[in-house]
Amino acid sequence: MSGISAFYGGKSILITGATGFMGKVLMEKLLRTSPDLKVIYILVRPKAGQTLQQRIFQILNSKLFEKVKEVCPNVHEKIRVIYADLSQNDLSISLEDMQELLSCTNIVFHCAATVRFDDHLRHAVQLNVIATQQLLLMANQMTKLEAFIHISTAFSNCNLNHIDEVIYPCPVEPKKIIDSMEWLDDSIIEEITPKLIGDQPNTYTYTKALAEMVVQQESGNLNMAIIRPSIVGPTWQEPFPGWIDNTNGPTGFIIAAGKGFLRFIRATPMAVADVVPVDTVINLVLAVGWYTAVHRPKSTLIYHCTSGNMNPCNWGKMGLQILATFEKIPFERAFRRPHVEIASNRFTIKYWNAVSHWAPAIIYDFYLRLTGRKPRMTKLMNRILRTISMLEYFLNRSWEWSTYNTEMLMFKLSPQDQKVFNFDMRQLNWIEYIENYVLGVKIYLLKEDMAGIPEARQHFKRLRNIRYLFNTALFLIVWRLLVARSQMARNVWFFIVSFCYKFLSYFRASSTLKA
Ligand SMILES: CCCCCCCCCCCCCCCCCCCCCCCC(=O)SCCNC(=O)CCNC(=O)[C@H](O)C(C)(C)COP(=O)(O)OP(=O)(O)OC[C@H]1O[C@@H](n2cnc3c(N)ncnc32)[C@H](O)[C@@H]1OP(=O)(O)O
Ligand SMILES: NC(=O)C1=CN([C@@H]2O[C@H](COP(=O)(O)OP(=O)(O)OC[C@H]3O[C@@H](n4cnc5c(N)ncnc54)[C@H](OP(=O)(O)O)[C@@H]3O)[C@@H](O)[C@H]2O)C=CC1
Repeated sequence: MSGISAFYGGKSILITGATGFMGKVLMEKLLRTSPDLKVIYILVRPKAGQTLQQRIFQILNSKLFEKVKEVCPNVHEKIRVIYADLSQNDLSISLEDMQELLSCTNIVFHCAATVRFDDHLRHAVQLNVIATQQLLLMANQMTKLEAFIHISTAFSNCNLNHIDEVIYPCPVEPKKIIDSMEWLDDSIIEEITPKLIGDQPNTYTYTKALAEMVVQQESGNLNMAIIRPSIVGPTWQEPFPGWIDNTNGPTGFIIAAGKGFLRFIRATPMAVADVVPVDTVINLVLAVGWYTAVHRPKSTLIYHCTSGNMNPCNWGKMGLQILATFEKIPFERAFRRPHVEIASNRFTIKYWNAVSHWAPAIIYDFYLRLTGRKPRMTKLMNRILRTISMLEYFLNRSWEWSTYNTEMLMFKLSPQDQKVFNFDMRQLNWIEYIENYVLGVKIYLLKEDMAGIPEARQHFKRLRNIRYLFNTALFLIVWRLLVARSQMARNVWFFIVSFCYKFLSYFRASSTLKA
């Protein structure tokens, strides 16, 4: 058995954010590789009209957990769901549950966060900073705690170009920010947010940076580690390739491009696309949990989980590979045939926005209205363009993350652990990964069946014919208008017509002679 798997055996593990993208993969891998662990406590809130139990039942019965059930049939008994709302100051954990957590927990993995870029600063501070502070307070009272692993982001210092595995101080102390949130009202917070976040692009990266400072200041004697993944993509290998469950990062773009809504983006083709598969991140998380608990480093170590320095891919290459994959694996009921250009010039961007994004959306909505249906395309286009504007910052810059600690840890693992908990990004084949990414988006997010691919191809052909027809009609209309208004256009038109006539007459004459 692998050393890391054995380490988690018999342990009581607390996970926050277990219902999220990374949390699910973390639970799955833990249960599959250490089925003899004692219990996983998960802090969950009710959501979308579902009780806590219903939410967890749905997760454990999903395809992601199919393999787990083969090695751990009693998976439901291993999970202890605890009601908690991390947006409340006391986390809303009952006294009884709190007692159990404080006396039993061995390892904490803190994944919960708001990852929205446009969140109100108050909410982002509450969830990403204050909840982290509260959990640290709890952790300091946990009698059996061996390690506390905090999940941050590689972009918490994205105002810098080169980022080391250290905590960088924030201009304003987290305590001051937390205090000010108590007495400032929402509108004032909104007004001062740009000043507070300074050269950070959004409230998400800003509050994740504040949370790291909180970890540094309030970790006391805890065995702590921070993991900073870059852009987390679908699974590479485990439990199966291509699994994904949200539209964050590049995923929303892939949907919008594959369905033909997105026609161009403002991006730097050579900028590094620092994507890391979620299973790789989780392997590192579990290896760090083991290392922190067993080797007890003297200080809080930070681990970068990135791909750029070891096995770089750039947005240009990634974009082309995504487009090539759409030919093999088309999405169903596309609005237009997928085709995306990269633009950088301001004028070109304005022109393409009008011609390729807004015009088709307006025309289509007009058609929907004419046929008595509710228009929806301009609304969708608005949302897509808003999302693009929020994410463009990351498409036009490159960062360098040093990975000394991550590489050091790789060497500390036994050969077996290196296989079971592989986080070596050098082994990733980008072409294969991107193909599985698109396939995963189609199957797990869009819920499209592979059997529908021939029909999707037919639909692409129809779209191509519609485009030819539309372009020809447009050309003829413009030309007709020109001929009506300009002598020069008329001359050119007569020249072309007489040329064609002579050409045809010549062929008719020569074929009559031959006969
Ligand atoms: C020659 C070259 C050719 C080029 C070809 C190009 C091919 C195209 C692919 C190119 C890929 C390039 C993509 C690059 C993207 C770079 C991203 C970098 C991100 C770095 C992040 C740092 C990593 C982290 O630390 S944290 C995790 C990241 N967090 C996020 O990504 C969150 C970002 N999102 C948000 O903050 C919000 O979603 C926001 C503000 C952008 C939009 O909010 P809004 O309120 O408008 O929508 P939502 O409430 O979020 O969603 C409502 C609803 O719509 C669905 N949806 C959202 N976006 C899309 C979409 N683009 N397409 C389809 N559907 C979308 C969403 O799922 C919701 O659906 P529900 O059913 O209601 O749940
Ligand atoms: N995805 C990415 O690209 C990256 C993510 N990260 C970091 O990884 C971590 C996990 O991210 P990811 O899994 O993608 O994010 P998700 O948005 O998928 O998951 C967030 C989790 O936090 C929970 N949560 C949010 N608010 C509350 C609340 N008030 N009370 C209790 N739980 C709450 C969510 O619960 P619920 O299901 O109830 O909403 C969910 O389980 C985060 O810390 C993020 O910053 C870092 C780099 C990149």
